[in-house]
Amino acid sequence: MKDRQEQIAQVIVTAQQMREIEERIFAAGMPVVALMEKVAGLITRRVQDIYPLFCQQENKAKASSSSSSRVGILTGPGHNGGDGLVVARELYFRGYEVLIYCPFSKLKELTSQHLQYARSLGLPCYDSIQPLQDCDLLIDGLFGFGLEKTLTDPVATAINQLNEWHKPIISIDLPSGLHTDTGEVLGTAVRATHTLCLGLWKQGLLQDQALDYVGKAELIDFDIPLADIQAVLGNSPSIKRITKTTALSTLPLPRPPVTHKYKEGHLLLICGSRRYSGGAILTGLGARASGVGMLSIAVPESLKSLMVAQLPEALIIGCPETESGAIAQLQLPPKTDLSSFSAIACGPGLTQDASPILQEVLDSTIPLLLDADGLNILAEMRSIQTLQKRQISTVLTPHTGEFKRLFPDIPDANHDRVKATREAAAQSGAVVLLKGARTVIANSQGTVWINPESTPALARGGSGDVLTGLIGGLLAQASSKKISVEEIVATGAWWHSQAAILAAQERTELGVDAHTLTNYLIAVLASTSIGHL
Ligand SMILES: NC(=O)C1=CN([C@@H]2O[C@H](COP(=O)(O)OP(=O)(O)OC[C@H]3O[C@@H](n4cnc5c(N)ncnc54)[C@H](O)[C@@H]3O)[C@@H](O)[C@H]2O)[C@H](O)CC1
Ligand SMILES: [K+]
Repeated sequence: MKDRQEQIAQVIVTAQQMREIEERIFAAGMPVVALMEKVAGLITRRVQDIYPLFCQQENKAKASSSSSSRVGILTGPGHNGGDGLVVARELYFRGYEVLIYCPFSKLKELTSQHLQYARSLGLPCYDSIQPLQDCDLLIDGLFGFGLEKTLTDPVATAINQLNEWHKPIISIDLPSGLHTDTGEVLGTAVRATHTLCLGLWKQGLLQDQALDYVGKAELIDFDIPLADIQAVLGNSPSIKRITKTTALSTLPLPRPPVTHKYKEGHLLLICGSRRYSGGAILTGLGARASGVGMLSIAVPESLKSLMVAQLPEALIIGCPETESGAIAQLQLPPKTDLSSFSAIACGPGLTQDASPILQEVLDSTIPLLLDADGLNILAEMRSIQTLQKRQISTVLTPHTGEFKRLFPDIPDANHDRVKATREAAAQSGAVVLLKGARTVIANSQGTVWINPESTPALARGGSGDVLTGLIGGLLAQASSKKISVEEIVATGAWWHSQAAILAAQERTELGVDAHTLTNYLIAVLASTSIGHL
């Protein structure tokens, strides 16, 4: 069971893929009506778990804040509406008071039959939303993955009205109004408290622009045969949801009983300037947390003593600096050159005055991560195509602004972040990590990973520097451990956000400064099973 659960948890589908999977199930003989009954039965049980019946005759004090007795069912014209009506019927039989809102006259056959039966049971059905205003809970069965176009009135106005009520809303499959694949709001959308995603994770639920509407998302597994999923998606789905299992499985843990510091990777960080010395420290702390065996940090000479004090275990390399206090040239210790390291991470705090060093870094023959000013200098050099010539992995970790400067011809990365990141990876030949509330990673073969959980606590200066150091350290370890670069990048993104989530739980979302975050990187691992391997 665990294995199935894990496999399902990693899959992300588009509306078209979900349709094809469901068509295989029906073609194999599963009646549509039976599947709807099964699915809606699972939804009903979850609704009762989340919002147990508040029985009027019982002592009011017993009712928890999430108890409910009067439930409003928002019913659409398709099978999402059909799901909602089956839930309506079942909640009614379990003692809930149920009201139905359905502004549509033309319904799919199955949906129409369920509405007819609900009416025969005496459930009131309204074509205006007003009568549902004093419900304790709303269940959104307006639209699921069949939504095709922008919502219009009357349903659009009704959604805007019910959103103003700030009531608990459970959305079936997707919050109605969200584009299934991009998460874009098509006119308007239900602001759900919970989203019960049916069968497989819909891509739109994992997009930044959807997050204000999705609420707490969970998957309702309705036993889709793995064979049907593989038949439609192929053996390695092109879009994967990063899970704890996949992330932990790519960490360089456990370590072999016999090893030494040079076998655990040697990372060279190139970062910092007199103006941004903090970025160098945070990047170094992120790298330290990765467990990398050896850490060298090239900074302008004037930062050397500060860095030694902050990171005594690192080899600090003081480089000649420009007037403005940026690295003027890389001056490595005698008998070493860039190929002496197992990975390079370059960029945080550099300022663009350090631009002369970038070509040398790009010409290196080891895995390279570019972030922050490393990306801005690359954008200035207009040399995305030169990355294609690199024979070894390059990782780019832009936020949206840096992305736009690097890939000016890729349309608005906020609209479809998956498509934009995939396109950037194809153009550059690099592994591209586009930071966001749902960070997206893509490789040049078109495979995409989405990090499904994060926290707004990360929206502060320095978080990105920590990520650079962490992923740089993992890259340095990965090369000797035959772990794919993109998977180690996905793991770094997952690790970074999980540390922030734990920190926010313990210190609130205001309490996760970048330095604190570096302390939670190890804490969060220690709190998982792997920490005790
Ligand atoms: N396929 C199944 O048996 C199961 C599906 N599940 C649920 O059903 C929906 C998908 O059902 P579908 O009927 O394909 O689409 P929707 O319910 O999302 O309904 C959309 C419906 O409305 C029409 N429409 C599209 N856009 C608009 C618009 N802007 N304004 C008005 N009307 C619009 C369109 O023609 C469709 O007919 C899925 O999400 C699940 O909830 C079951 O759970 C499993 C079995
Ligand atoms: K819905």
